[in-house]
Amino acid sequence: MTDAAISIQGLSKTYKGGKQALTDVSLDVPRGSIFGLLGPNGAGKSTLINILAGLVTKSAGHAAIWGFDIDAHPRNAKASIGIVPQEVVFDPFFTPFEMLEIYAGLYGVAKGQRRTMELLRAVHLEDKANAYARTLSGGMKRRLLVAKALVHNPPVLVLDEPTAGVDVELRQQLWAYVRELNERGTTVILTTHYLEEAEELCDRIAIINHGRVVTNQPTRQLLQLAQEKAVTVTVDRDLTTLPQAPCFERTQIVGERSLKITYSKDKVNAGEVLAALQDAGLGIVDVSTHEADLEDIFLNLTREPAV
Ligand SMILES: Nc1ncnc2c1ncn2[C@@H]1O[C@H](COP(=O)(O)OP(=O)(O)OP(=O)(O)O)[C@@H](O)[C@H]1O
Repeated sequence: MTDAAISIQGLSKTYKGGKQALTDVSLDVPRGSIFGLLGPNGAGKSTLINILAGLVTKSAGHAAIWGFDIDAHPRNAKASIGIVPQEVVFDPFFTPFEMLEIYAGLYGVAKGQRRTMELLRAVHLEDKANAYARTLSGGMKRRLLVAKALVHNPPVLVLDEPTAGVDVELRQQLWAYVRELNERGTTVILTTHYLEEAEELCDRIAIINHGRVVTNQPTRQLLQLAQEKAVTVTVDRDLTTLPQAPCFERTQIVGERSLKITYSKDKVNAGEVLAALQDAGLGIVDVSTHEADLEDIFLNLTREPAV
């Protein structure tokens, strides 16, 4: 038994019809963290979240939420997680107040323990408590979904693509609230396509692609990969072998007379890389440099074709 907020081991899912959406996924979400689950469209993020939510049945593997195995203790597992879904769907004739009360009731939260007004205040909807849901703006509806996911005070909150179609101001408000919740002890899992978003908020990032985990590491460590810089050099002769030097991290022939050399910008600079090339006997005709950013790392890690 781990003390992770969420512990997933060997999780696989094959849908009816044969689509394998997850293959042998194992990962732990540390308690108290803001954990980013990243991946391109169709990577398997929603499948993973839906298995945790009890909406999709897994084909193999184990998962536990707050220490409760989802098979052995499904009620406790469900009570430990709140999910803010991608889709905004509401009954338009309920007010935000009524909606939160109904959900609290469904989760078995006793009347005296409900925090309906507190939650509405937290998501800046107290003045809309008694308005029909259909009169709320898109942003307000999204904030109401966050409140709805929190009615049973779960230790783990999952935000599934929370900022799709959300404007900058609302996004900042949402993030401020997510940070506040996290500081008060809630573990947060955020699924997104956007590295920038994950980079800003998450202390750890896992990337999945074609249903497999391709990386899972602290954000700081992942960002270090962005320390890589590349220089593309055109030289004065045809290249038959790759030149070597200790300061080259990787070398790749990209044309008859051009080479791409990747180096770590915290160890050497472009001048030293070019000097090493000249030492190897190559005359330099042209040079261009390229800075790797997180988007490149993401592409590199997710470029593997499906198997
Ligand atoms: N009910 C289903 N039946 C069959 N295949 C499905 C079903 N749900 C999802 N899939 C397939 O499983 C794969 C993973 O889908 P999933 O929705 O988990 O990806 P995702 O990472 O959440 O994508 P997105 O970011 O677009 O929401 C996709 O190829 C998808 O088409």
